[in-house]
Amino acid sequence: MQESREEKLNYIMGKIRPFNDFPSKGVLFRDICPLMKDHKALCATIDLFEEYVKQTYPMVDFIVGLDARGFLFGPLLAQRLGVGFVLVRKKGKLPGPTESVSYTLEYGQAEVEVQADAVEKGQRVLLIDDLIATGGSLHAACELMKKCGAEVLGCLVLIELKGLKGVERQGSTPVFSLFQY
Ligand SMILES: O=P(O)(O)OC[C@H]1O[C@H](OP(=O)(O)OP(=O)(O)O)[C@H](O)[C@@H]1O
Ligand SMILES: Nc1ncnc2[nH]cnc12
Ligand SMILES: [Mg+2]
Repeated sequence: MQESREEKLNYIMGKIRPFNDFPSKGVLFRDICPLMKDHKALCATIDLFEEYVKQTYPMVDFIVGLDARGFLFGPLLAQRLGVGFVLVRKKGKLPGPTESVSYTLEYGQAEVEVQADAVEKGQRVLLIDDLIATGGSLHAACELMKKCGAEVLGCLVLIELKGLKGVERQGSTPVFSLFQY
């Protein structure tokens, strides 16, 4: 029997495990490893993203995933949608000409990179990651895609940490999340 959206959400939620004080004191880490390990939860997760994207963005050209945990969901979703997958990587991992954007972390700087020929001007992309916290990573990746000439339709995440206001940081770019904590 086909499960409802609510049933899928409840099942997936049971596979997200909280860890206190990881990776540093005061952080409540949302661990998705049990979800990845469970075939039913993984399928349900991709089902829910697929359903949303087919209804909302049938014109999407590429799914763009963020290194590293965005790579867990992005290619599975892209395959379901019948589109390609583009990798946004942490600095220094991609060969050939690249474009990059640097951004500020709580302590220090970080940089994300994409291959310069990854997208063509005007191509429509959706970004995907496991989680949005402060929104710094997704914001930098969106800026990177715009720098390459892509049209950013929106962002997809499994988890939104509402208290950190990461969605507000994305300005007018819509962010779709399956769970909000
Ligand atoms: O909204 P933000 O404050 O930018 O935080 C969210 C990001 O932090 C984590 O990535 P991280 O780079 O820590 O680890 P990963 O390499 O395992 O994805 C998470 O996977 C998101 O990408
Ligand atoms: N609380 C959290 N849990 C899992 N991944 C994260 N990335 C940033 N904050 C996180
Ligand atoms: Mg990440």
